[in-house]
Amino acid sequence: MSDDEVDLELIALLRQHLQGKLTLDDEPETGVLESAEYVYNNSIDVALDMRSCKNAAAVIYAQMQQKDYSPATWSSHELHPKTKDESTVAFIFTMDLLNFSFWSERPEESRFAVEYRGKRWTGYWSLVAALQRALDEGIPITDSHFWQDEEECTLDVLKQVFRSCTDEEMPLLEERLACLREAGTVLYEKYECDITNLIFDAKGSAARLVNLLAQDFKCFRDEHQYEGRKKPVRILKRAQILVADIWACFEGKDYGEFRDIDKITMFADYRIPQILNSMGCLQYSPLLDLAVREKKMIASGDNREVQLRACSIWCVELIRREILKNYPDAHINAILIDFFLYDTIKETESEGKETVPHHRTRSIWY
Ligand SMILES: Nc1nc2c(c(CN[C@H]3C=C[C@H](O)[C@@H]3O)cn2[C@@H]2O[C@H](COP(=O)(O)O)[C@@H](O)[C@H]2O)c(=O)[nH]1
Repeated sequence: MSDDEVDLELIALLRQHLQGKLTLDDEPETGVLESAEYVYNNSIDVALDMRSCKNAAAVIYAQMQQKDYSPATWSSHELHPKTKDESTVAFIFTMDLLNFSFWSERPEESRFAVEYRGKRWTGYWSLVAALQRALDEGIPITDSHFWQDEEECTLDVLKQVFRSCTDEEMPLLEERLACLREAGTVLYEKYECDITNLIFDAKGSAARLVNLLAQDFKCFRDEHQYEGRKKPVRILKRAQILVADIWACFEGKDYGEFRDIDKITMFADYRIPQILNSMGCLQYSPLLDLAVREKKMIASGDNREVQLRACSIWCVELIRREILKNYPDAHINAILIDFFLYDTIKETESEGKETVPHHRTRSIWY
């Protein structure tokens, strides 16, 4: 090809790329949004109410503006690490490796709780408090070498790390130990025991980092069969929230710099569906509504649970699009909407004002 022909070829490729028609190999997709839309279009137990979604978008945007929600909000939380260095990357990785299933059927005063810095922490915050407390006590809980050492990192040590100030133990402790062991082995075999090598391999792509986590770590591979669909439905909640926490903590710089961070979706846990349901955005069939209100267990991977999680992701995507349609310059993405919704439902819970329960699924995925 002549030089002119090469130039024309490059211009054509660049035009395709700018029009979004060309996904260069360094523009990977996670497949989560595609999965969410597929399940939404093939759901009978969960639906979205468009009027409520539009109203929610207006309310959420106004309150996020009022509270000045930004990535910096992440570090403002008392228990989140403040230093912007490798030790914080290791802390966030450990945290999101274990960031699942804290809910309890016990009343507030006797549910699993961690005492730290003179306060009693429950739910997600009990995890963060326990990790901080372990480090204060000289337990190297964020060190992947420790996770692999079967003499040092035993179930009893983990029980000590996550000891409760009530007689209820943290749920799924054996599963949490298995996650640490697996992650320690994978980091040793593929990333020289250094999580920053994993981030380096993502080459500045949030989607690639999510895909690497799902590919290399079984305990991050949050994907499920849905009816007759050949490809599994990808939810990848903890892989995505890990990338989001790093992005937010480092405020989009250094280890948190990702050119495609807006590809990260809402994190399908048990709290966001709850608040979306309470706002009327997420509607359940009468049978599912009854099961949730009666706090019946719904098995992980159950068709209704997959609908509930996937439709929540699609719901937040529609809310995100509605906000950006009305406020094109808003610095908003699904991560910040999600963080805002989580913090809001936690405020509602602490005020004793929850109107609907969250659904009950016990799993390592969320
Ligand atoms: N979708 C979504 N799920 C989130 C979080 C967080 C905490 N993120 C912090 C970082 C920035 C934000 O501003 C938050 O301060 C925890 N979880 C999930 O919820 C469940 C715990 O619930 P409960 O037992 O009630 O604490 C469990 O599955 C946990 O993985 C979030 O942000 N989004």
